Amino acid sequence: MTRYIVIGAGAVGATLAAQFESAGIGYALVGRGAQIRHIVEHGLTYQRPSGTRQIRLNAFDTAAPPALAADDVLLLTVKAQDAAEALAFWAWRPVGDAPALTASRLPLVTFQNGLATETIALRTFAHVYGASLLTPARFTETGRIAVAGDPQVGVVTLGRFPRGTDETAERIVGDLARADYIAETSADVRRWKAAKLLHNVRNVLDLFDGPEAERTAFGAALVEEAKTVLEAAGYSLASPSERKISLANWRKAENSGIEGGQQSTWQSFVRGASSEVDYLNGEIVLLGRLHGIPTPHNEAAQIAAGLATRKAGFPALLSFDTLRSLVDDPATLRPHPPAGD
Ligand SMILES: NC(=O)C1=CN([C@@H]2O[C@H](COP(=O)(O)OP(=O)(O)OC[C@H]3O[C@@H](n4cnc5c(N)ncnc54)[C@H](OP(=O)(O)O)[C@@H]3O)[C@@H](O)[C@H]2O)C=CC1
Ligand SMILES: CC(C)(CO)C(=O)C(=O)O
Repeated sequence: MTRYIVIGAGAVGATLAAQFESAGIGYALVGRGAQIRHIVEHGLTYQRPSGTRQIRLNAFDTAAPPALAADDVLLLTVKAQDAAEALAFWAWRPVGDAPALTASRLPLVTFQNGLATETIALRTFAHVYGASLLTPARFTETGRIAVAGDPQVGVVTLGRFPRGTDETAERIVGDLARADYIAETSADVRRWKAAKLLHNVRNVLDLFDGPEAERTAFGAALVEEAKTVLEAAGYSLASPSERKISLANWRKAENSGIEGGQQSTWQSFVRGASSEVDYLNGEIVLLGRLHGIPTPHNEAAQIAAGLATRKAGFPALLSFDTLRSLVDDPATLRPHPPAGD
């Protein structure tokens, strides 16, 4: 029987573990630091629109991980900036008693926002499945996760990377559905990940305070640049109308532990954890540089967020003026020559 090894005990990983626990699906949650120590000792405080429960989870500290078995599937739920380190930790761990079987031969599912993790994973893992995940999940307090997806936890689109689907993908999607996710396979998951990035380039705006009109205009500029470079890079973006499953009855519940403006990027800043912005807006900047397309708004957002990570704590939202002055500063942001020039 499949057992899911969930790597990372934050908003996405602890939620998966709690859902597997409730659905009777085999899993082991492997995390680090104060969060996993708390979960091991006290369980997880798990807030859903239907109520808050204290759940005991099958949890392990990365310092003493569970032994792997041939039927295991790895679910990577660390942030993109932590993926390389986590993958290196797991790739060459032995599986069962087989002399040459290592974790790198087990299926690995990458839940990260952005486009970078799958390529990093494919260097060591032979069977990489990309997952595009929509879920309003919040982790800002040790030992507590709130998930506002209602009635299901979230929406997962999953397929082999770089393309295709297979029985393993179907099996994982089936288990996710049993665990109360709306889940479907896609033979071209990169298109879903690229389309989701159009949303996630706006996550950074949760760090800034300013007039709504300014936020809307800046957000539109971030998305426009993202569309331009993704198309230049050859991505055709998936459209919601391509879904095989309906999201008509799925929503983010009100008053369920997550306010507007508290998406995953904001959560990391509030926790004082490292920032994923280099893999969201930074992905757009990278593609712009590769294809000779200026991306001043994404670059400004990346710089402002990068500077904020250097300060201790995140006591207050940043000012939009910082962003505007960075966009207008020709010394910081110069158009890049087309690739090959
Ligand atoms: N939160 C959300 O609502 C959504 C998030 N996503 C995406 O899902 C991914 C995961 O995000 P999210 O769950 O919010 O992130 P979190 O920061 O909440 O959780 C990640 C956890 O992984 C831990 N971690 C980091 N490296 C390792 C490692 N090597 N071994 C074990 N644990 C490790 C982190 O520890 P530490 O505390 O020390 O940093 C943290 O506890 C991101 O790419 C995000 O963009 C997608 C959709 C929604
Ligand atoms: C789905 C969404 C937008 C949830 O807030 C997300 O991807 C994030 O928080 O990064």
